[in-house]
Amino acid sequence: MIILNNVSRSFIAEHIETVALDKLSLSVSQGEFITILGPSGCGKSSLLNILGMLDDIDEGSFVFKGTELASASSSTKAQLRKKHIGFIFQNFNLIDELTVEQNIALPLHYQQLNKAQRAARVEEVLHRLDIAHRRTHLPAKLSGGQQQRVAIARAIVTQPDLILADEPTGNLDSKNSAQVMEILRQLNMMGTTIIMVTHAQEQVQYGTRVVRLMDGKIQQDSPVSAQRTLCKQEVLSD
Ligand SMILES: Nc1ncnc2c1ncn2[C@@H]1O[C@H](COP(=O)(O)OP(=O)(O)OP(=O)(O)O)[C@@H](O)[C@H]1O
Repeated sequence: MIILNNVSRSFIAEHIETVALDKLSLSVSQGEFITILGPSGCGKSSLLNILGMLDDIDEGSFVFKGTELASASSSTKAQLRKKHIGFIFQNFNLIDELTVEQNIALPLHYQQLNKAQRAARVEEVLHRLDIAHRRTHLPAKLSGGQQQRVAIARAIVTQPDLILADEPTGNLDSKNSAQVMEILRQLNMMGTTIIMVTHAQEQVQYGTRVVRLMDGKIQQDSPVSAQRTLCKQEVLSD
């Protein structure tokens, strides 16, 4: 699905160059759930931004589903992004003035679906994430855990192949964090590829593979035991 080969990305600020990614190579197959760990500043967000086609590489090769992106146009990247990728952020990034269902419906405006198809998709994820009873609420009226469930609903309403999650539990308490991680695990079990950045070492157990970055390079890349021995939890209760 993804092949990064010798990818580098640097930033220059106040005449000082920072190498965020240093000749990094990484292949990701459909169906993996990769947890990316590493100390602050090691390049985790830079990597996720590149994978999400929100930023460009300086050097190397990035092939996404057979398309080389190093030389692709912005519109090609935008099309691939809208079709294949869902994003989940630490701060939820919901639009304050829109209701739960309006927030969830937003990405569908860029898809070729009619009104009835859009409504059906929104309905399906509202129920799947157990937020149907909050459909007319504004984000400010929701708890952090509920807001993140709305954000996940918005990320999956387009039925993406890949979810990129940047510290999705960074603003949640332990109960809501466990709910969100269980939702991600279930999405992965149903075939969605997930790449997640986290500071929470214990979340590695939800994934299939762990990648540890250090100074813009991969320091560790190892599978997580096939037996993901999580207890089944009541994950979607309020
Ligand atoms: N837009 C930018 N301009 C200048 N420097 C940047 C920019 N983005 C990232 N960097 C630098 O690149 C390096 C990697 O940053 P990145 O945000 O990818 O790290 P990170 O591992 O996600 O950190 P954290 O865990 O603190 O979020 C850091 O030294 C950072 O200061």
